[in-house]
Amino acid sequence: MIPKDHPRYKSLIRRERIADAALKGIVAMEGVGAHGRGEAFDYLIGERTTQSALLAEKTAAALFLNAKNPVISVNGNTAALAAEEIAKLQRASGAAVEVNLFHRTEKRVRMITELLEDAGADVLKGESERLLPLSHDRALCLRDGIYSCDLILVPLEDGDRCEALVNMGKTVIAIDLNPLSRTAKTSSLPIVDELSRALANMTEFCTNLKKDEAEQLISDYNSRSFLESAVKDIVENLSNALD
Ligand SMILES: Nc1ncnc2c1ncn2[C@@H]1O[C@H](COP(=O)(O)OP(=O)(O)OP(=O)(O)O)[C@@H](O)[C@H]1O
Ligand SMILES: CC(C)(COP(=O)(O)O)[C@@H](O)C(=O)O
Ligand code: BAL
Repeated sequence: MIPKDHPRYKSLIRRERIADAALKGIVAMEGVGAHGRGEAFDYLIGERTTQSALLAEKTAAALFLNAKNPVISVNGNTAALAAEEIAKLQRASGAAVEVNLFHRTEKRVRMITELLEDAGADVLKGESERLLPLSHDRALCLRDGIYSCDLILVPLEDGDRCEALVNMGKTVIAIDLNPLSRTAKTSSLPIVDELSRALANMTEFCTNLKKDEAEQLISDYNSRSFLESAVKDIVENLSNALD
């Protein structure tokens, strides 16, 4: 039982969700480690959405609304932490949702699909094919889903797949607390923020963004500037950390 007045309540609740989901097999054991890595970076950026990340989330919403076939790719950690937020973003953006896993088993795909549907998401189903040029199971996807989309959101992504999707000409939006990861560096638009915060902000922007502002955001954005701002925020936080 985590008391609501605990100073790290939100972080502890997320950790409990990951632990519970790992025990059920929804989160891969390796995903527990990835979660810890994310938490460390959240500490470094101050456990808040920075101004730069908020602009990236607004830009991501503009790209979603401008896309013809947007897809939200969901792995075990994302489902465990943010199934409801994924469902809300789907409703606000009109995107399809597809499960895509690094440590893939058909049982995990079924459990994660069920978790997302229970949260109100409409999840693509069908016969996955090895359609991406990758040597691991993230290559497996749906022909009418990830394979044919023009824009894909990849929270907590694998850098190999991110690079392959970009090379296929897709707009790849990453959510990754580590601005130094391969995913953050190779994505079309890196959102350096915590998953649940980022999804909630994107949903809000998808709902309220005006067309002319969306067009301006799409024409102005520069992916590297978001990484530079994230690193600058981390350096600033570290230099004041012991004050
Ligand atoms: N809740 C979260 N919100 C945002 N990012 C997260 C969260 N949990 C973990 N991450 C980040 O997700 C990434 C996914 O984990 P993974 O093990 O694939 O990292 P990686 O192998 O370093 O990434 P890459 O393959 O891009 O180099 C990590 O960079 C981690 O910091
Ligand atoms: C470890 C993890 C972040 C989660 O594993 P899974 O749910 O099997 O995709 C994985 O996606 C990765 O790319 O590193
Ligand atoms: N992203 C999958 C394995 C790793 O790069 O950590």
